[in-house]
Amino acid sequence: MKKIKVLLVEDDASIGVVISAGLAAEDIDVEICDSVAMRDVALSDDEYDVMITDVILKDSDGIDSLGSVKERHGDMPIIVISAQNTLDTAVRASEIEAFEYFPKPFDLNDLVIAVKQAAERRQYPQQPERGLVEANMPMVGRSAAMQEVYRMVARLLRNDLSVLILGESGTGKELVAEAIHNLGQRKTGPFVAVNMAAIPAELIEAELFGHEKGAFTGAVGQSIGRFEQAQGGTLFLDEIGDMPKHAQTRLLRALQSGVISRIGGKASIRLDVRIIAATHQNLEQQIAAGKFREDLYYRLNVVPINMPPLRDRPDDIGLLARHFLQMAAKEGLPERQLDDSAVDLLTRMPWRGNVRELKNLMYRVALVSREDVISEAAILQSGEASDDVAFPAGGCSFEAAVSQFLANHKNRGHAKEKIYPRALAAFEVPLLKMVMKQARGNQLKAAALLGINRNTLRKKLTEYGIGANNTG
Ligand SMILES: Nc1ncnc2c1ncn2[C@@H]1O[C@H](COP(=O)(O)OP(=O)(O)OP(=O)(O)O)[C@@H](O)[C@H]1O
Repeated sequence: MKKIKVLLVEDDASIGVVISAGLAAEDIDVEICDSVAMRDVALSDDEYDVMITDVILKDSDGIDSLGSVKERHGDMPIIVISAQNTLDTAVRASEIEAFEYFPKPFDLNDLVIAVKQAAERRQYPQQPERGLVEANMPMVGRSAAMQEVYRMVARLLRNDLSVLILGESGTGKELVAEAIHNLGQRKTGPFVAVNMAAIPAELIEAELFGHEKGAFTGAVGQSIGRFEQAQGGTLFLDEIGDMPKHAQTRLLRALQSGVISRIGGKASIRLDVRIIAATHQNLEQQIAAGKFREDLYYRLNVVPINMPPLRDRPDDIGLLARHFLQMAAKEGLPERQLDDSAVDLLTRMPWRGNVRELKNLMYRVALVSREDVISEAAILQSGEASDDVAFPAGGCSFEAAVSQFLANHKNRGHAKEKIYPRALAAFEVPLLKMVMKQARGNQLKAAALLGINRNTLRKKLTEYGIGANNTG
């Protein structure tokens, strides 16, 4: 078989060396260029099976400058690698129909696999679909976990696959659904969101599928359901885990057949709707408990996206906090800055309500702060810093945690006699979580590690709402 030939456009010499060594080890030929100008010379001299390109190059932008390359070498697969790890870069990569997009740092093995697949695709090309998207990026965050989310979003823009977005409340599930719609090929159609938890069980079917006049008591006129409203666009089924079983059956039938009829109606209505569902619940547990249909789960879960909790991506917290202060200022609240002590405190908080909680806090602080530059003290005074002591993934000393706890309480003016029991509880929670994690969720082992009996441990876990899944 002919050797694969790769053109690598990368101006960071050390990365260039690592990638070419990795490819050479797989018997792949690599030519390295460190600028757009050199790339164009190489392409006019020779043919390549695959091109790997960085985005920010010393003379130009590796994506913006691709116009003539696409014209002349339209069938050469392009793999984009970038340290600009935003949704914007992922989407730009998708706009030029990049074969793959890898935010740095990435796993070299993944790149090698992608190069081989890309070379194969070149041999057996498929018709590419065109779909220009506007760069209008609503999502903030550069953590590795969010980059994975952006990559998934970018992959979903030129198809209509069903998506299931999983994650705790307030992690941005709806925002991701909107991004998939607004940046994707259905963006000129409607985006219709329905929250299953907000509609009484007996009304859900009528809400989704509509009804004819007189279909049931109270159906005084005809009503167009959400499915029909979403024709040509996207239907976002939020809190799908709360959908009652009877409605699940009807939903499954609709998804399987691609047609619906209004309640009490005879006509079949063909659907042209992309389905995105979301839930904070563990659907596998719901299935085991007989509350969720397994066949519906598989129908919805074609592509899962896992939204990381905010506490697992502390590096995003400062970025998001500043983003929300800017948003608040645009909406007429006073302009505020954050100092380092504030970012430090925010990074240590547990964020059970995730990004939504952070957003609310920043709006409130922007409103009530007496200073333009918000410090740790201003946040504590806003009364929102949690009782909990957070030991973030990066670690924080016991002393720092104790002073954070005491500072919280001083500023909140709690009666002195209440502080000690609160402190015990506040430190017991991270202790229990840590030990449970060490014991890999095994209560017997955790109890043995702590030298208490299992019932005592179990009582405490229940009291603090600590389960197998939130020991992080
Ligand atoms: N990465 C992000 N960048 C900017 N804003 C964000 C981000 N993630 C979430 N938000 C904002 O946080 C709030 C909560 O997000 P969203 O409603 O999408 O969460 P959710 O996971 O759907 O919550 P729920 O499960 O409670 O419905 C929204 O105002 C959203 O705009």
